[in-house]
Amino acid sequence: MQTRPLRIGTRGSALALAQASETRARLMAAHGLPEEAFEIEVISTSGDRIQDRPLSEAGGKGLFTKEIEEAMLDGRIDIAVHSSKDMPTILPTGLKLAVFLEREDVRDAFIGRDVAALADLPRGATVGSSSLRRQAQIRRLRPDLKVVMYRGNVQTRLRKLADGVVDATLLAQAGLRRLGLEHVATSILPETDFLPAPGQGAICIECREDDARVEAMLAPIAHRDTGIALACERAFLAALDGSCRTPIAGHAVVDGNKLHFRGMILRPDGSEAHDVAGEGASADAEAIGHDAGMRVRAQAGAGFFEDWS
Ligand SMILES: NCc1[nH]cc(CCC(=O)O)c1CC(=O)O
Repeated sequence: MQTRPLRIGTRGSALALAQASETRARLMAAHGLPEEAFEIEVISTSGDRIQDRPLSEAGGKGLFTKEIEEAMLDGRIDIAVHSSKDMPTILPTGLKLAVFLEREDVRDAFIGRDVAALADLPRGATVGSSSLRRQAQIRRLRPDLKVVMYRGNVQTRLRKLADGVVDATLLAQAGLRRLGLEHVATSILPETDFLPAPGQGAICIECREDDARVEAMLAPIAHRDTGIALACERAFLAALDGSCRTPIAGHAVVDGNKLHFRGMILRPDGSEAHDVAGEGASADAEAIGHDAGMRVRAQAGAGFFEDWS
């Protein structure tokens, strides 16, 4: 049935390549196809080239997807594999998120050099993170710590930690697992105390809106509950405008036909946080997320978004 290889676009980081390989393996298994039926195409993005400033200042999430999406619109690749967490809520015209793969661990991992857990860090210890959400959550829980910017790929961050540049860092346990590095976590932050980013741990696949052949190929590897949870979490983000300067956390859990959602927005300095919960039928996932976003927005008040952006 297949005439030419399906071209899979991805960034070149170790994590991105692991996710592209996992997608290929799932497609091979679902369709009984050999590896030659797929081509993994590595595409460098603007986000990969910015190392000197916070991404939220350089233009945010779209930086990691622009060149890959252009390749898809030009027909140079057929699908793109992404971390859902890094995807903007609005996609370029002509593209869509077709499927979400079964979610990995949604939680954040704590990696301490001398201590195992966040609570054990001595006063004034330094924690490195480049995520606005994690920075704000750490400051909220431990206002005494020093939180510093921390960029680079996972290997670079682990080396800087070993070298004493920071005393601890936080990374998604899902990413560590996909890299075979889950053992580096010295503890795991329960998602109830340390709410993850919307989309964390879930791989998504983007394709052209009018590409029925590709969509039919992707359908068997879609994970229903992950797709439902992500519809809710992404609607929450969208209701908050997806401003990449607002620390936003959110997590939906699907339990059969029911869905439970929790969300939170914080001030970057951790001095203020607003949380929200929602539940209802899985079929209403998007409305539950949107409604939670509108409620937490109202709760925080307009000043919350204007004071520091
Ligand atoms: N922003 C980078 C990014 N995008 C996705 C992951 C991890 C994997 C995932 O959440 O699916 C990471 C690294 C991290 O947060 O530690």
